[in-house]
Amino acid sequence: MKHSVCVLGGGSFGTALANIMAKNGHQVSQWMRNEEQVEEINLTGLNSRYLPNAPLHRELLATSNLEQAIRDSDTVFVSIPSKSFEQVVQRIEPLLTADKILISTTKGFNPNRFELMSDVLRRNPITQRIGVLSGPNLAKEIAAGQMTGSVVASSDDQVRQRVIELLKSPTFRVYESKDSKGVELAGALKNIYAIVCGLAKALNVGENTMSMIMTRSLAEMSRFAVHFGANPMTFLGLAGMGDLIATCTSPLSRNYRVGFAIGSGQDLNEAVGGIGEVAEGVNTLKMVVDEAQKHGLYMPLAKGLSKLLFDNAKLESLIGSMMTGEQKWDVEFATNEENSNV
Ligand SMILES: NC(=O)C1=CN([C@@H]2O[C@H](COP(=O)(O)OP(=O)(O)OC[C@H]3O[C@@H](n4cnc5c(N)ncnc54)[C@H](O)[C@@H]3O)[C@@H](O)[C@H]2O)C=CC1
Ligand SMILES: O=C(CO)COP(=O)(O)O
Repeated sequence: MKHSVCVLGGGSFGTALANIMAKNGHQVSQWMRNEEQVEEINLTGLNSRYLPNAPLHRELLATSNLEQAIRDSDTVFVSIPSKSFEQVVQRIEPLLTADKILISTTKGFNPNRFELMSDVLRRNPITQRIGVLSGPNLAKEIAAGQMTGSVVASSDDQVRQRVIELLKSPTFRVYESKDSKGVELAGALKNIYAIVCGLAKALNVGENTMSMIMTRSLAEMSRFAVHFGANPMTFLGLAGMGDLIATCTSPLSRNYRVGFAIGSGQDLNEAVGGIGEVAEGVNTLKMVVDEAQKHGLYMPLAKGLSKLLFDNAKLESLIGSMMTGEQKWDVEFATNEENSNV
């Protein structure tokens, strides 16, 4: 069945997803603020600022008419950075109907209060057909046709099936999860550790250290997420380990590049300014460290990075806090019996 879809956001990920769905034969409107960008995409089939090397499907329609894009769609993907997510969702609320499906692809927290993007979506009184999409999904690689796996999480089977129907292609495979909390938290939290890994890479640490940092990152992520209701097993999947590997090892990751720039001597403003795209990990770091403090959650890597970025602490404090913090179980979600034997 062919669907009418709206993608909110003219950035790299929104464009990559819109292009897959247009290639799959669905009617796709990609809404963006910038009129010149709309004109460029419709006239040239290119989004030169975000995906300059990805010719877009000729049926992909860019538009700045939000009302029309939402009204004509049965499915809405929100690919707006977390800092603006709430304000955009408030604009579309009067345009929603009970049958519409809403999918967040945004990996971050609402900067206005500690909540995830799906929480923002759930506040609308019209439709609760809501899902989240996450996983190792570097937009430029998707646009280049690299084989990619993603995970759609929703308690609603029809929502999961709709996303699979829209996005499944020879190079884009969509897996399912019912653990929305875990999938969404994994996607947001991994950006913190992408900054840590970019920073470590700039310091030429070896593969042993990188592997230790990534493994302990997964431990911190899942410790935080389980406290807020996630299934720890989710972190063994695409949204957890998968996205952590992709984002912590690739210069295509904006968060990794922020970390690398800082490790190369730039301050935070220079590093973020030099990227020219969103780096969700900076806001996520602030909010997660605050919440971890409130709830007594042990997150030495996140705390050390926060001191480095926001309190001018020395780099050694970050590596040091990981190496000298209180010794923790290697895997802490085994049963007590298994732990006692480890
Ligand atoms: N780029 C990637 O590889 C992936 C990104 N994501 C997530 O997708 C979300 C969107 O990221 P990208 O598309 O990569 O960001 P981007 O930085 O490439 O583009 C952001 C887009 O949002 C638009 N925007 C910002 N504020 C707006 C507002 N108030 N109203 C309307 N439009 C606004 C910008 O104009 C821009 O077109 C982020 O949360 C990111 O973590 C998820 C998976 C992969
Ligand atoms: O989430 C992403 C890949 O899965 C993109 O990561 P960055 O936002 O760090 O570029």
